[in-house]
Amino acid sequence: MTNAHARSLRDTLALIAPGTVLRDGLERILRGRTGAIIVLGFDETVEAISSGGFTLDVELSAARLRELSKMDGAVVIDRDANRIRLANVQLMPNSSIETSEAGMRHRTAERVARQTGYPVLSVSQSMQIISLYVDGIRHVIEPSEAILARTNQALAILERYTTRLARTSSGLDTLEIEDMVTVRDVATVLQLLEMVRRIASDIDDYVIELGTDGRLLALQHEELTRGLMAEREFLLSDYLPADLDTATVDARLKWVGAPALLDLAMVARSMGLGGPDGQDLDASLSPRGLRLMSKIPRLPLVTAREIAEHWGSLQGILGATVEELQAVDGVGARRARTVRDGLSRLAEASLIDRFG
Ligand SMILES: Nc1ncnc2c1ncn2[C@@H]1O[C@H](COP(=O)(O)OP(=O)(O)OP(=O)(O)O)[C@@H](O)[C@H]1O
Repeated sequence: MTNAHARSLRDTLALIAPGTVLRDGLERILRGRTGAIIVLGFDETVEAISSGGFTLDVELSAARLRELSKMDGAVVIDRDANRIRLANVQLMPNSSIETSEAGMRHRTAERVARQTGYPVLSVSQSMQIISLYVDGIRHVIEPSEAILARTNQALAILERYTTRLARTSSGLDTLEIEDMVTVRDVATVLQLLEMVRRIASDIDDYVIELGTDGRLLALQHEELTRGLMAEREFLLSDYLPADLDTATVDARLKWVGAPALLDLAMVARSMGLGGPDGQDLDASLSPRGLRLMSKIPRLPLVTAREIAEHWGSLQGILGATVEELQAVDGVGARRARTVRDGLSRLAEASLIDRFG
């Protein structure tokens, strides 16, 4: 059963992440070697399945949560985790609701979560484990050290991929300038961008779960992935066939599993390149020019877009004079020079890269 006020797993993890009052309370319960069952939401449904205990309306604090959990039964707090509403209550959820758990505490927690739609936490006294029941699943709240280790591992992989991506992307710059791009080159960059996006999304989840314990990792993560979404947008804007938009490519890639993502033809096909099955990886392509112009310092994106749209091909832009560039709406003498010099510098840099 769902409830309009229910929270997603992600939101709930943020609510109980290290650094929050609720997490502090849970840690105290664990340290005190008692158990607990805590409902994160209070409404008529919760009231109707609660029996005994007492009604409260006090601010949530870690110490209070710990004290109230010493008593038998469950504690109910409001959905924003600000106030404690019931304590010492026996929960009587519908016993026909399926539960895969053993032990009354966990069976009850799972059923209450399903029946009310609110997340329910249980702290097992015998196993010293915090479980969260939300969205129809059980999520074990791990100690920060375990999540930190996993995040560090993921960051190391992310770093390897971003380094490879930077190399491959600058290789594509050279090929673009020399007009030698093939489907394979473009698909390789998109493949790496997609891998990076997936690892980054895992790390996002870990960072939420880590709360204040993950601050430094969040900064490192931000630094590694900065600008990558823009890079992806420019790549797609340069190479997608006219009848395909970015959202369609995103939706297609979402369904590509990790092993299939290693297949370049699959990536090419998602972009509508390389023929109907994406197999023609050696077919030539010509970029529209936005991707390369986005690497010119101090060139506003709107101007780069105007120019790319006007010429429709990077080769056309590379061959344009300052005067011709000025003919584009919104491009004055200064901007035209910026583009000209910027492109010359990029061309020079890629030649040095190749022959220097
Ligand atoms: N329906 C319920 N409503 C509120 N609290 C409950 C309910 N069922 C169990 N509990 C709480 O859980 C405590 C432990 O119950 P029980 O030993 O049956 O569960 P358990 O799942 O084996 O627990 P644990 O894993 O903590 O050892 C009870 O003393 C009570 O405080």
